[in-house]
Order: sequence, then structure tokens, then C-alpha cells
Amino acid sequence: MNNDSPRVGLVMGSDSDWPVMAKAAEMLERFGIPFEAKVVSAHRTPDLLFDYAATARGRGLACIIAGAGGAAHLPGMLAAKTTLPVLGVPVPSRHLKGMDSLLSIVQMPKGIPVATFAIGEAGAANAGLYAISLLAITDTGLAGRLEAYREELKAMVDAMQLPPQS
Ligand SMILES: Nc1c(C(=O)O)ncn1[C@@H]1O[C@H](COP(=O)(O)O)[C@@H](O)[C@H]1O
Repeated sequence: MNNDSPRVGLVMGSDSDWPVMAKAAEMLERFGIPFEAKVVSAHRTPDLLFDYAATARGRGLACIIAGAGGAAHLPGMLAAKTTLPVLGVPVPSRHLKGMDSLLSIVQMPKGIPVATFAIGEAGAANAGLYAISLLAITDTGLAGRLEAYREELKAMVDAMQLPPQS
């Protein structure tokens, strides 16, 4: 393993999830976190899913961000096969707007947790940030960059303020 080895696994059930999951990728890129992005499906490629999860820790990943839509079993099945933290992103679905994805991911049985984020792009971006904050537990430089990001958000909100009303 070298400094460029992926630290975060970014997986999704289909390439149709990419426009949403790209928001997580953008966040990881912004903070310079090496990651790998792959399509892995619990339903369509169960053997690949098992192999991916079983080898994730040994390959140096610190956590896995998993996005899926509809019957979104991917995050939960990954969590069943690895003790790495799994961050689940409900991808909006065609018919139920992602409520199905959300409920499929969030209602895990006791013992196999998945940290579940909001439906869609904001959830994906926050999953990226959360993965970064997990890595920042042991990386003070990264923690400092997260603090700087918070300052940027504060400046953004300051710029939103309306002029004083008379
Ligand atoms: N939820 C899952 C899983 C899984 O959980 O393993 N595999 C694919 N899918 C989802 O099916 C939706 C439609 O996929 P297609 O666009 O390929 O038909 C996607 O949102 C994907 O995440």
C-alpha cells in the first residue's frame, strides 16, 4: 500500500446512480482523499459484492460509501460482510422518489449498522464529508482542513444576509 492507495470505497448499484454519487466523489477529491469508484450490485453481482466487502479492509479502505436506489440492499449486504463503517446513500428512484431507497437502507436489523444519509445529492455529499471526518480522527491536518471548510460555509451564509430593512 502506498499514499495513493484508496482509503475510501465508493460503490453504487448501477452506473445510473453516478450523477448522485458523483457528489460524494467531488467531496473526496476536494479534500485529496484517494478513493476507488465501482459499480457493485447485491442483486445483479452478488459474488462480486461478497468479494468486494470481504477484501475491503485488507486493501486499506477505512470505510465504504454505498449508494443504491429502489430495493437498495447494497449498503446492508456490504455491512453484513465487513466490519468497516458503511455509509449508505439512498439514491432517488423513478417511482417512489427515493423513499423506498431510504427505508431499505435505514431499517437495518440490530447488530449490522449502516450509517444512513439523506436522499440524493446532499446525502451523497454529506457521506463524502463524513468519510473524511472518519479519516480525520487520526489525521490532524485533515481535521484542520475540515475546520477551514466550516469557515467557508460560514462565509457563504454571511454573504446570504439581506441588507438591513428600514
Ligand atoms: N438497489 C440496487 C442494487 C442493490 O441494492 O444491490 N443493485 C442495483 N440497484 C439499483 O437499481 C436501480 C436501477 O438500476 P438501473 O438504472 O441499472 O436499472 C439503481 O438505482 C441501482 O442502485
